[in-house]
Amino acid sequence: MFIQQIDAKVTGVSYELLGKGRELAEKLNSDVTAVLLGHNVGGLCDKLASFGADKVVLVDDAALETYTTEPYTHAVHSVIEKYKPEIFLFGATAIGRDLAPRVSARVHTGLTADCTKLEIDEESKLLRMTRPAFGGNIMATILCPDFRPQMATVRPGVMKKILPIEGAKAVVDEFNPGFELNNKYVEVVEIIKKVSNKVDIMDAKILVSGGRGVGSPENFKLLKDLADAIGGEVASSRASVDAGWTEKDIQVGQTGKTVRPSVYFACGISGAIQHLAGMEESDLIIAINKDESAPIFDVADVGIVGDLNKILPILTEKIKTEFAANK
Ligand SMILES: Cc1cc2nc3c(=O)[nH]c(=O)nc-3n(C[C@H](O)[C@H](O)[C@H](O)COP(=O)(O)OP(=O)(O)OC[C@H]3O[C@@H](n4cnc5c(N)ncnc54)[C@H](O)[C@@H]3O)c2cc1C
Repeated sequence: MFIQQIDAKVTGVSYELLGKGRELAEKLNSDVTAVLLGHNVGGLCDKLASFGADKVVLVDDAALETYTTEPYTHAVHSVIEKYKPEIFLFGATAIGRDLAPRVSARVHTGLTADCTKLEIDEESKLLRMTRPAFGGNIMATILCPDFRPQMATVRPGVMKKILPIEGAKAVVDEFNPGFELNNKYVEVVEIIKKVSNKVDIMDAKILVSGGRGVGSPENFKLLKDLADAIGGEVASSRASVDAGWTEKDIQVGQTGKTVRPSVYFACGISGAIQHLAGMEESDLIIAINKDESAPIFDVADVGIVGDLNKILPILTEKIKTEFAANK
């Protein structure tokens, strides 16, 4: 699988792919190979082993210092030509979504994009690649029987990483595909980093998420107060994003982020299938909705029927009082 690193920091979804890779490899009696591209990134290999890689194919070259499509495509294509994997996975990140289709076209195989489930078919041993289709109303399972590798991009946050194996050491295979001028005809002149002090909702342990029922952007303060009191972050449904009340980077769901926090408060969210796709794996779901037949209650562990404008301030005060009493 392709290991995405930026500034020598491995992107979370790559660890998730390794975890899934372990499970698939065990079913196939095979090994998990991490393909790590970059410059001066060899120090990451043991960490990849600790998250499940049996072997790391390392392509270390100045041409791979920052991501550009052509040298990365050339490198991954060359690795596939040499090692001939049965299965090759990418994270469905901006980079994975750019890279995977090019690689699949070059090696002449299929690509199933944005998978939410991967499993081995017991009989045929083919990879069953499942992804939402037709606006998320059905789940489509796709097979690639005739071409190799079977290739997929996987949504971040969906697969589980394994608990790190202490002291794991990687078997590293350094590979040089050779870079020619026309492999790198794009030059990166400058990188401007977006600086944000916000926590990514995918990393938050507690999320207080709001939907159209919150009613206005100002009313999101009720959610922020609860999040601050409990040490969580604010998230939202797509309806809130579309209304311009919240930013796209906190949208949960099929076209937003997949989250798996310990606690997920769904406030004024109806529970559309596309929203559930992004949060139903949360450990504890607490729903507040004034409509007792809202579908969110079908997945909620705790349901509160009522007006969030009344319930949220009471809940926040109660939590503050409890925390203060237990200090
Ligand atoms: C291809 C596609 C992709 C999509 N991707 C996403 C996605 O990634 N994420 C996503 O969220 N949606 C997504 N959607 C949209 C999704 O189908 C729903 O339209 C959306 O999730 C609805 O958002 P909501 O629950 O906030 O709003 P609504 O469905 O309008 O629900 C609002 C809820 O608030 C309740 N309410 C109202 N007032 C109060 C109050 N005062 N107190 C308590 N409760 C109250 C209502 O009873 C209602 O249940 C997608 C749709 C499509 C077609």
